[in-house]
Amino acid sequence: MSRLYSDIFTNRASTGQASADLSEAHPKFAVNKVDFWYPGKQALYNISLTIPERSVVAFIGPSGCGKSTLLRVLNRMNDLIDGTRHTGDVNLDGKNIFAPEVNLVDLRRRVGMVFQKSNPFPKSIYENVVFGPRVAGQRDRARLDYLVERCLKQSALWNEVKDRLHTSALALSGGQQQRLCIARALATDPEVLLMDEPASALDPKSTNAIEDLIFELKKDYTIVIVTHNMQQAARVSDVTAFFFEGKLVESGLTEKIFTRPTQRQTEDYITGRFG
Ligand SMILES: Nc1ncnc2c1ncn2[C@@H]1O[C@H](COP(=O)(O)OP(=O)(O)OP(=O)(O)O)[C@@H](O)[C@H]1O
Repeated sequence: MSRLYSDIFTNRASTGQASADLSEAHPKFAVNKVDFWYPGKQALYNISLTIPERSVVAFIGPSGCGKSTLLRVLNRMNDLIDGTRHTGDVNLDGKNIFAPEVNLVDLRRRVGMVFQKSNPFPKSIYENVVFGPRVAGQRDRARLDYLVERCLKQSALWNEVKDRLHTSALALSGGQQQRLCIARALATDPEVLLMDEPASALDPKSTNAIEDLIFELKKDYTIVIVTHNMQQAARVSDVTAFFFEGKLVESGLTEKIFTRPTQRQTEDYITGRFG
């Protein structure tokens, strides 16, 4: 089994992209004994997991195992669905995100989200990037210009679009639209980026660009990515968490999970024997 992924880890080591030592890392998120229910259906069972600051954590597992649900717990997006409930705690920088005093707008500013299907607004590239800051009341043109340049550079899109900032975002390619959505998410100065299969609708070249970008972004941000692509999880993440039927089967450093998992279910999944 190790041969399937060992090339990826050898390559990461030789290009300086091996997983960071996270033993001393600050726990950005600490998920503690979380159960979660949709109306009439329990989707998560007793999940405990730490997400180290400035790392990339991959959630993997077969369809319906609860990956996206847990992702949406982290910025309370599930609150938008009627009749959901949970038990357990989720701490962000040591503070419970379910505490009554938590401001949801602020939580979602700190914990931004990028979706599977890129969803730019039918506006110009510029207006897409400044959307969040404008809603938050930012009117200073020079500040908005600065944000557009900074975020498009961070999302590795600047060179491709700098001469057409005021043209429609919908004219961009799928891969460019996804990088624009990342730029839009960065414009509100988040601390964490949640990415739900951000490259699953993209061709290999655009997927590559997103993976390189994730690697760059983790220098400044904490990233949680849901992916069905095992090789992608092995390429980009530091920590991998494997879920099955709403339970966390195993989590740990990505290289260990992919080369020496402790659970049979994990091994079966990453070697393609099920799922
Ligand atoms: N809005 C919802 N209402 C009711 N049940 C839901 C809702 N969203 C998800 N579920 C159920 O919760 C369980 C977990 O779904 P979730 O989307 O978190 O899984 P997933 O691992 O992300 O799946 P996939 O890989 O297919 O995206 C599934 O059984 C799903 O049917």
